[in-house]
Amino acid sequence: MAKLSELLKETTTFLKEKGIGEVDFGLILGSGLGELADEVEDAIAIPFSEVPHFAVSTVVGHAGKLVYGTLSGKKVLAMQGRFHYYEGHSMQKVTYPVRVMSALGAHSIIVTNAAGGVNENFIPGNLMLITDHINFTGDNPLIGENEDEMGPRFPDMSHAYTPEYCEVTKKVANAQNMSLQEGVYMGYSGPTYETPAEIRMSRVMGADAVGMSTVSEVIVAAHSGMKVLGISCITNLAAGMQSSLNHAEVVETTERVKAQFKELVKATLAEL
Ligand SMILES: O=P(O)(O)O[C@@H]1C[C@H](O)[C@@H](CO)O1
Ligand code: HPA
Repeated sequence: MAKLSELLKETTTFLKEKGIGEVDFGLILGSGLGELADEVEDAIAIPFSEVPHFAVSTVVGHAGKLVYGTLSGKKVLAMQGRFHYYEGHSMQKVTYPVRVMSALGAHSIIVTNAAGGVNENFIPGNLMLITDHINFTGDNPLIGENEDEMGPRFPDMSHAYTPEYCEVTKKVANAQNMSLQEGVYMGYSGPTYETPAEIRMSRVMGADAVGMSTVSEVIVAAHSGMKVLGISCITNLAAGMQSSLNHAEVVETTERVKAQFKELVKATLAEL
């Protein structure tokens, strides 16, 4: 099997030929949240399907494009949509874009997602600053041989969600009179939504929100030495807390709060 560093060389050479230069921040835009990439200035957009060694995104609300350019004065490489483990991709494939962002020079990523609210104080439409996560997917993208030039064998996850970035985001939300919840994101594999019993367990375990992405991306970001800001859009109450769950509601809620979400990310990015 080809080494990760060799695959990355092919991908970054392709992207540089397309005009992609230095990157400061990688952005991963979750279900229904991809519109932020439409605000990138001097944009170069490339469908995932054209990028060597990228998977293809199959989920409604995920446009499946890489967008490079300037946002809030920073050079960004945004993923309009992401890959999920439940689509049948390996964790390594799901997180490959984070490796690419790092290889292009990104020192930080901003990850966003749609998530179900477990915390009883949350309501659909809330934005939640992710302060920590629980990897409940049953897998880990770092399983396998460690390429030491990519990062350490045993990465420290004590401060995976960069505390200074959390502070800046809270200050920005406050200055804009925007309500911002905070809490722990618990990542399941999906694609089933959780059962009510799993949600009761998640609450006891310390989760404030549940979702089907993000944890593997953040593990690879930590492995690569990147700083991380994570924001969830609470699109629904978790299983057992409302009558039923569906993806149409998830996308509808992101539609309703996208203006506020975009404002928070742009204003925070300007301060990072
Ligand atoms: O990509 P994210 O985590 O934003 O999307 C969530 C998880 C599933 O893909 C989908 C379920 O409705 O939304
Ligand atoms: N569970 C898992 N993933 C989700 C949810 C949920 O309730 N809502 C949006 N993504």
